[in-house]
Amino acid sequence: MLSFNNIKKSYTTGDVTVAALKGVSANIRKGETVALCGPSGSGKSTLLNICGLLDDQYEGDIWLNNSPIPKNKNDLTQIRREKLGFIFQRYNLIPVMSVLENIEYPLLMLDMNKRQRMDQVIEIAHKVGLKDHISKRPDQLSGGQQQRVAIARALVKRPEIVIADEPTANLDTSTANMVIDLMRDLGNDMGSTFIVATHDHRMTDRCHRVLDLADGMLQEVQPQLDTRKAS
Ligand SMILES: Nc1ncnc2c1ncn2[C@@H]1O[C@H](COP(=O)(O)OP(=O)(O)OP(=O)(O)O)[C@@H](O)[C@H]1O
Repeated sequence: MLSFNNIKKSYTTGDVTVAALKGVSANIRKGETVALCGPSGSGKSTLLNICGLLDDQYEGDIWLNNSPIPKNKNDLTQIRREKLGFIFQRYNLIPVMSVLENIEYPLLMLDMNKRQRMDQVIEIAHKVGLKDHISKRPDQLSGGQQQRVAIARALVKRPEIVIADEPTANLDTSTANMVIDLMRDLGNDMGSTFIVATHDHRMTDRCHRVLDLADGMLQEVQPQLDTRKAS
């Protein structure tokens, strides 16, 4: 579904060049939840930005549903709007908008009328357990509720791929577990593929696959849960 092949990316500052990705490849199947792990500076954000079509300055190719992803900004923006959703560590909700308006926001860029937008907003608000909170502002919600709004906002357009950057880093354990289960259930339900940069074992334990980045190179490791089951 999403394949990336021999991706390389360097950053140059003055005379110093850092090779952030040194040729990474993977095939990610539809509906998989994939954790992207690795120590600080190993290249997670760099790879997430490339997979999220936020960066077109790299070597190698990306394929989505067997079609090559073009490397020009207009095409990338279009594909991103239609097919990708994003979840961030700090939720990134718009403080002056209600829950309903925050969730609706990505749909405003698509060709949909108000009625169609509201149908999808209400459906996803219901699925994430927020239908009684849709008129509230983000600052009237707990951290876990705010992350659920962010998940609803990422999923409302039924994206093929959801890119998440440390989505549980600010949450306590029980809220984090709830958020992880919600992401996984919604992913299964809607067939969305999740690529999640995380240091959080609560998250990697629940993912289908774990890809580990070290010094710009990628290797697949067994999820902790499978290892425990096997032992
Ligand atoms: N804009 C930039 N300019 C120069 N170097 C950069 C830039 N962005 C990242 N780097 C370097 O590229 C390497 C990979 O960085 P990246 O942010 O992708 O790592 P990361 O695994 O996401 O780290 P963290 O977990 O700390 O966010 C690091 O050595 C970093 O210093």
